[in-house]
Amino acid sequence: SLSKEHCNLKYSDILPHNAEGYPATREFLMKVVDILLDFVKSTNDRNAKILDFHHPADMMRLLDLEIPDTGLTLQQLLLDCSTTLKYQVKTGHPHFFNQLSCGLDLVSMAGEWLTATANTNMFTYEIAPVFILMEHVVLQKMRELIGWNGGDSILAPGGSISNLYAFLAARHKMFPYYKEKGLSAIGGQLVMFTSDQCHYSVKSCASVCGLGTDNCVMVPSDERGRIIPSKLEELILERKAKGHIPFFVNATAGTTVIGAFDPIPEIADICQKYNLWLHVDAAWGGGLLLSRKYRHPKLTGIERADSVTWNPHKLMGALLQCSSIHFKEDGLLISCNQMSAEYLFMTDKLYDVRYDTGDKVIQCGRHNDIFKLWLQWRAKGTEGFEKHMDRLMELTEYMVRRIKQMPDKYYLILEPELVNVCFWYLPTRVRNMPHTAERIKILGEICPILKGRMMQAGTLMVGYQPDDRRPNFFRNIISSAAVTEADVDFLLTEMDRLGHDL
Ligand SMILES: O=C(O)c1cc(=O)cc(C(=O)O)o1
Repeated sequence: SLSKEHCNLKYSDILPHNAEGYPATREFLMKVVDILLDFVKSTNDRNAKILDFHHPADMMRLLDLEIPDTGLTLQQLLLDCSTTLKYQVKTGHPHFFNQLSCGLDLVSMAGEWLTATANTNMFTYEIAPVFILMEHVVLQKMRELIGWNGGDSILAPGGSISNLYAFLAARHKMFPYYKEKGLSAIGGQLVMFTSDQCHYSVKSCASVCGLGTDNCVMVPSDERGRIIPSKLEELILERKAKGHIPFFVNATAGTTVIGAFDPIPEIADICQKYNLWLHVDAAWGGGLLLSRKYRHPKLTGIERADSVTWNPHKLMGALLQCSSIHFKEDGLLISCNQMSAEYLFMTDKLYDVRYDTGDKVIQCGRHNDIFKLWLQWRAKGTEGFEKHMDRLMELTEYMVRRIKQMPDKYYLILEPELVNVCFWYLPTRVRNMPHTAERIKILGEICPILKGRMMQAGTLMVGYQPDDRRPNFFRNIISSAAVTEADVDFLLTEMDRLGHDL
C-alpha cells in the first residue's frame, strides 16, 4: 500500500492535475507495477491456480464494481487492481491450454506497457512516426516470409477484421465502381467459397458485405478437415450455371478446431482457372512460415495467394491483440478504403503522406499493435521464433506419443497437423466398451462435466467442442512458450484424477 503521506490522495493529487504531484504519481505507478509483477509471478507458478471460478452472480458479490459519484482514493484503486487480477484467468499459466492465443510473453508485455504509455493513434505518421516505420519494416518482413516482394499490409483489430479487409479489397479489385455505385452496380449475385471447417468470420463477411450467408458456399472437407478441391470446382461451376458471380475463395491454413491445412496449390489452380481471388486465412497457422522444418508442405503455395491473414497473437505469442492482413498487390488497400478526410489526411503536409496509414482502413482510429511485436522480434530474432514454432510442434508430438501410450484412458481422434490435439478422455466405466456410437455419445456428454471440474479445481483448462462429424471432444492447444513435457504429463494425469469416476 501507499506510504502514509500518500494513502489518502486522489487522482487530482497526481499529474497532470497537480503539477507538484510527480512523487505521488511515481509511488502510485510503482505500486501498480508491483501488483502486475505479483500476477506475472503467480502466472508462472505451477502451484498457483489458473483461476478461482465463481458463477456470475457470486462473482458480482465478491467484486465492488459500482461507479462512484465522487472519486476514490489511490489506495482504493490499488486494491481494485489487486482484486481484478485475483479473479482474472491466468491465460499465461503453463496449464492453460484453452485457447489458440495463450502464454504471457514478458517482452511483448513490456512492449504493451510502453504502447499504453505512448498512447497514440496509428492513423498518421504525424503522431506516430516511430510506430508507423516499425509497422512498415515488420509487415514487409512478414510479406517476405509469405514469399512476396512488395505488396502492402496493415495491422487490424483481430483476425475477423483482417479477413473482412481481404474481402473488401477483393471486391474492390474486381468491381472498382462498387465503391461509388454500391451493390446494384455489380449486376449479379456475388458468391464466395470456403471450407466447412473455416473460421466463422469468413462467413460473416457475406452477411456484413451484403452477399447474404446463402452466398458463402461452405465446401465439404475430408476426414482430416481439409477442403476437397474437386468439390470446390463443382460448386463454382454450379453457381456459374445459375448466372452467379463467383469471385472469392478462402483457404484456411490451420483450422480453429482441428488445425487442418487446406491444400493451397490445388485451390490456387482453381482460382487461376476461374479468375477468382485467393485469400489464405493463416490467422492460426501462419506462424509456421517461420519454421523451415514445418512450413512445407502445410503452407506450400501460400505465395500464390492474393491476400493472407496472419495473427502474431496466436502461434508467435505476441500479446493480444496483434493481427495482420497482407496483400500481394500494393495500392489496393488505400484505393479500396480511402475517403480522404481532409482533417486527417491532408496532402500538403511537410512529409511524404504515403506514411499516413489511416486512410487504408475503414477504422479511422487504429491501435498501436506493432510495438509489442517488434520488441518481441528484437528479443527473439527470426531464429528465436523458428525455435519457438519447432518447440510447440515437438511438444505436440510428445503429447500424441503419451496419449498413444495410454489407450485405456485417451482416444486420439486424428493425427494433428498443427498444435491442436483432439481426443476423448475415457473414464473408467467406458474403458471396456467397444468404441461405438453409443460410447462416443457418452464421451461427448462427459466433456462439459470434466471441464467444469477442471475450472472448479482451477488446476487445468482444456477446451472442448463438437464439430460436424462428432459430439463434444477435447481440443488441446499448445501455443504457450511456458509449456514443457512435464506440463503435458500433468495435463494427462490431472484429467484422469478429475475424470476417472465420470
Ligand atoms: O485468438 C484466439 O485465442 C482464438 C480465436 C478464435 O477465433 C478461436 C479461438 C479458440 O477456439 O480457441 O481462439
